[in-house]
Amino acid sequence: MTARKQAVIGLTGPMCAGKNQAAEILEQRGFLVIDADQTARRAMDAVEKDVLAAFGTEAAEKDILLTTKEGKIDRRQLGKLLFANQQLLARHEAIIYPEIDRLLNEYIDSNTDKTVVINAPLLYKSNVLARCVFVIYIDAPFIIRFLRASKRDTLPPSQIIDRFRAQNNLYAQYISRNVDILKVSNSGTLRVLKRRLEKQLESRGY
Ligand SMILES: CC(C)(COP(=O)(O)OP(=O)(O)OC[C@H]1O[C@@H](n2cnc3c(N)ncnc32)[C@H](O)[C@@H]1O)[C@@H](O)C(=O)NCCC(=O)NCCS
Ligand SMILES: Nc1ncnc2c1ncn2[C@@H]1O[C@H](COP(=O)(O)OP(=O)(O)OP(=O)(O)O)[C@@H](O)[C@H]1O
Repeated sequence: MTARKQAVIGLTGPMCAGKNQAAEILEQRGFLVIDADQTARRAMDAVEKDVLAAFGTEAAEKDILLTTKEGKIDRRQLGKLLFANQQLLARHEAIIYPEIDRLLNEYIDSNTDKTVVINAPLLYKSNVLARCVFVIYIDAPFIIRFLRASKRDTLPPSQIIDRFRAQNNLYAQYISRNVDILKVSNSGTLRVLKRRLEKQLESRGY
C-alpha cells in the first residue's frame, strides 16, 4: 500500500486515452478507484423514465428506438442520438448529473479512511471535482485513441468521431477551473504509462 494520505484524487482525460489502464495501476498501488461510467449506469436506472420522456420526440423524428425488447433504455441508441447533437446531450446531462453527483459523493463519504480515485472522463461537470486534491489527466493523440476505440468498441467510425467531438477542449475545462493537473501521456507501452504515472504521484508525495 503506497497511498498514505486520506484524499480524493481525480482521474480524467478523453475517450480511450487510457484512464482504465491507469486506474488498474492505481488499484495495484492500493488506491480505491470508482468508475464514473459505471456510476452513470446506476444513475440511469434512477432517471430512466425522465430520460425516455425527454427524448421521445427527437428519437421518433430520427427513427431511433430508445428501448430494448425488454423495455430498458438502449444506451447505444440513446448515445447515437445524443452525441450527434450537443443540445440534446446537455439536456440529458441536466437530468442525470444530480444523481451521478449524489452517488459519487455518497461513495466518497462512505470511504473516508481511504484515498479514493474518481475515474471520470467528464469530471469537470461534477461537483466532486471540488473535492479533488489534484487531477491526473491521461492523454494520447487523436489517432491513437481512434485506433484504440475502433479495436475496443463495436461502434461505427462516425459515432466514435461524434463521441470524440463531444469532448472537444476537455483539457481547457480543467485549466479554466484552476485545478492542480498532473498530465500523463499514454502514447507508448503500458510499462511507460506506469512509470510516468508513478513519477507524477511521487511529485505529490504518493
Ligand atoms: C449517452 C450514454 C447513455 C451512452 O451510453 P454508452 O453505454 O453508449 O456509453 P458509456 O456510458 O459507456 O460512455 C462511453 C464513453 O463516452 C463518453 N461520454 C459519456 N458521456 C459523455 C458526455 N456527456 N459527454 C462527452 N462524452 C461522454 C466517455 O468517454 C465515456 O467513457 C451515456 O454515456 C450517458 O448517460 N452519458 C451521460 C453521463 C456522463 O456524462 N457520463 C460520464 C461520467 S463522468
Ligand atoms: N499504452 C497502451 N498500450 C496498448 N493499449 C492500450 C494502452 N492504453 C490503453 N490501451 C487500450 O486502449 C483501450 C482504451 O483504454 P482505456 O479503456 O484504459 O481508456 P479510457 O480512457 O478509460 O476509455 P473510456 O473513456 O472510453 O472509458 C483499451 O482497450 C486498452 O486496453
